[in-house]
Amino acid sequence: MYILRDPLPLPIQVDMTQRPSIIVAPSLLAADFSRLGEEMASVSQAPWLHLDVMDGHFVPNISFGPPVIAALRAHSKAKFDTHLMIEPADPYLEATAKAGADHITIHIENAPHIHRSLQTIRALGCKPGVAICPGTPPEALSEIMDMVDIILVMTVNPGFGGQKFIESQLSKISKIAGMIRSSGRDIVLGVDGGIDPETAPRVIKAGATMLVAGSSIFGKKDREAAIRALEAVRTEDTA
Ligand SMILES: O=C(CO)[C@H](O)[C@H](O)COP(=O)(O)O
Repeated sequence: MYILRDPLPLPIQVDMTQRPSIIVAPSLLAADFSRLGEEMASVSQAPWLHLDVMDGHFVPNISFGPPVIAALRAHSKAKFDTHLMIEPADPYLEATAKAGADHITIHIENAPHIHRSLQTIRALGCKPGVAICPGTPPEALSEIMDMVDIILVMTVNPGFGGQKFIESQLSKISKIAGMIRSSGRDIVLGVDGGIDPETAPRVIKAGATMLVAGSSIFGKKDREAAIRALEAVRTEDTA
């Protein structure tokens, strides 16, 4: 026989009018590569650091890979939010995890066995994420909603920093936010590309909860202020 010693916990009251706090992830792609350590330190207040791995094949640019991530790992407390824009990605999942990634995001467009790839990422001890390019419909995500912790909507065509935000992605963000609500899962909805204090209120209003920002942070002298400005975005400013 069980004796109930403590009162039953009351259901947690969630204020649905309050928006979730916004995670800002500075993208190191926009940093000065000749001073990566100092550049990373200049954004140390941000909880996540976005690391773009590019191969010159899946995307038309080459950036850095696991050796650079490993070199940076000991100098930052931020969650390393790794975005693999490489094809194939599977052979590099283990090296990316071992280099110190906390999250590994792969692309839905180049993962023929994405179910297995996401399982592998979780088995490696990382949070699995999926990125979706501007030309891919949101429905492509429907079969993996139970497997991902992060969805990253590309609001530019991946490959380069400093591009113009693609407006048509706003409705996709809203649709994916709805899919996340229906899933009942705690999935971070990130946006990546052309995010600045002008576009941020609109993506947040559409449902984004994480902002990857390169140029609008590293392009500023005062990075702390640039991060604060994004964190403090008010969606009413979109009216
Ligand atoms: O993934 C990326 C490009 O493929 C970058 O993270 C993204 O473009 C951020 O740069 P910016 O804020 O300058 O647009």
